[in-house]
Amino acid sequence: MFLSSLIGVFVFGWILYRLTVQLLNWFSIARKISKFPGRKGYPILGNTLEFLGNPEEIFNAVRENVREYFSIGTFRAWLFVFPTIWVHDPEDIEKLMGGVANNEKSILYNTMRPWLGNGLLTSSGQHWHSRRKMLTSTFHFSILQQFLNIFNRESRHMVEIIENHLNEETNILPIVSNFTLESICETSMGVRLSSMKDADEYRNSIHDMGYIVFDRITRSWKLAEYIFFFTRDYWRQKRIIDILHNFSNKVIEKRKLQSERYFENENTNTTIAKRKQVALLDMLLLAQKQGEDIDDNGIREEVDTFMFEGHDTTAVCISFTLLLLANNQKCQENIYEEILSVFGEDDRQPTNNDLQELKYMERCIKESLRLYPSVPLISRKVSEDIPTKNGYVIPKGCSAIICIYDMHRKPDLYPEPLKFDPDRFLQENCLDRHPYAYIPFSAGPRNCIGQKFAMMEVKCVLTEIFRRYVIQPVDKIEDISCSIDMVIRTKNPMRMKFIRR
Ligand code: HEM
Repeated sequence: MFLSSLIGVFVFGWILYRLTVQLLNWFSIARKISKFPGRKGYPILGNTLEFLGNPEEIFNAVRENVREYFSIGTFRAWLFVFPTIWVHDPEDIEKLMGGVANNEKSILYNTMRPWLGNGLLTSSGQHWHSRRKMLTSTFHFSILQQFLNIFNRESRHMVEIIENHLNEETNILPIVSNFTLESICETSMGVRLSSMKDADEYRNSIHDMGYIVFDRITRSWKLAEYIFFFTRDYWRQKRIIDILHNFSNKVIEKRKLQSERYFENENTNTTIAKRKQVALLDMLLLAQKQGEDIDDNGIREEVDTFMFEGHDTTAVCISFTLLLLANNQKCQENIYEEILSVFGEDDRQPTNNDLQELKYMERCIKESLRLYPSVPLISRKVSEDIPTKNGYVIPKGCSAIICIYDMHRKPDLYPEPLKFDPDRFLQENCLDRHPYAYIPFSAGPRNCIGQKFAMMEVKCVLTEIFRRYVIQPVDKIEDISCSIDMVIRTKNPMRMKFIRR
């Protein structure tokens, strides 16, 4: 009896101690971030109400906030009780992301953990480091080379769909999204989504999960797990995640059985290389077989992470590039000329060497990602005090939000920022630019592991489109209103007309 009371007192005391430490820490951060400029918030809710509304209103609210503090480079906002500093100056961003010190993701990424677990996007510390090392080899050039067949086949399939919409107003995003989802599913898991009977349920669940994640970030009281637990979305999320995990588990099990046969040979590397169609999943299974620190759960986390990071990001990049080129006929013609110079009249599918030569096209993609970076905001947990260029100190313990979209439109970094000008990315024009002034794929050690993959995929699809069609605009680019969920979007459908050359 005495012993159990003693344990009870000890446990209670320990909890009280932890709560006090956390509270004192919170007050200390609150005091420090109050020195930053920022709009006045409400008690407890902070600035949350400013970021409520439909996705277009939220997008605009963020813009208004950032513009107000453009010249300072940073400002503070309270998302419910969570302190955040928003950063849009390349020097400050470099301090944040240049090394490994702040490579832990902020509380906003907790919303993705139920689905992605401790996958590459959401993990931190040593776990992230060893996974990153392992996964970097799965994105090796020779593996990407194999994916080219898939990109080429799916690009051809996509233009067959466009053929059914010639000369009419076409909303491009759903067509492109299908293309990128098919491509990422086959390259990461080795299966054709369209051939699976539960494909629609899986596709819809990815979409629904994105909605819940975004909703939790904007209604930031739902970031607190103990509040989210009492919402309807918590239970909805549980059902969605069951569907997503069951799908990946099923595919992984099937692939594992097939792979056993390939692994029988001692020299598994050679066997993998000889395999007709390699998937990122095969590389992870091989790593597991070779004793790397990854179990079945870890493999699923990474496959889910590729599915999440690798389809919407690329789909909006392709769609915005088409929209911008529809509005810039001269650039479109330059791309066509370049395609002719590489392929002539030949309709053959691009090789990697061909893609390397499409340098003007690459500049157009880069300029499109400057104006419409697929991921307009990213975030980090700050692990050490960071002095900013303008004399403030971002305190350890708060979340930093990196405003990629707004930085890419700063006139001091990009004169006439709204003008679509691919030549900004000519080598000679990049020399004087700060290395952190252009970061559509993030930057530093935690940059996007899939950027070469993405560039290859985008170039394949643009080649197939522009060698066949001229794209005419339906809406002027200046009339397009953006909105946001997990990626940047447009308020209205992204309409354009495809005319056969
Ligand atoms: C145009 C296409 C893409 C863009 C603009 C893009 C952008 C980004 C950005 C901004 C990040 C940093 C995210 C953060 O810190 O929160 C990121 C990370 C990541 N991306 Fe991409 N991405 C693209 C395509 C892809 C593709 C195709 C894949 C996979 C095949 C991929 C896989 C990843 C992964 C796994 C991470 C996490 C890396 C880490 O934390 O170590 N991305 N991407």
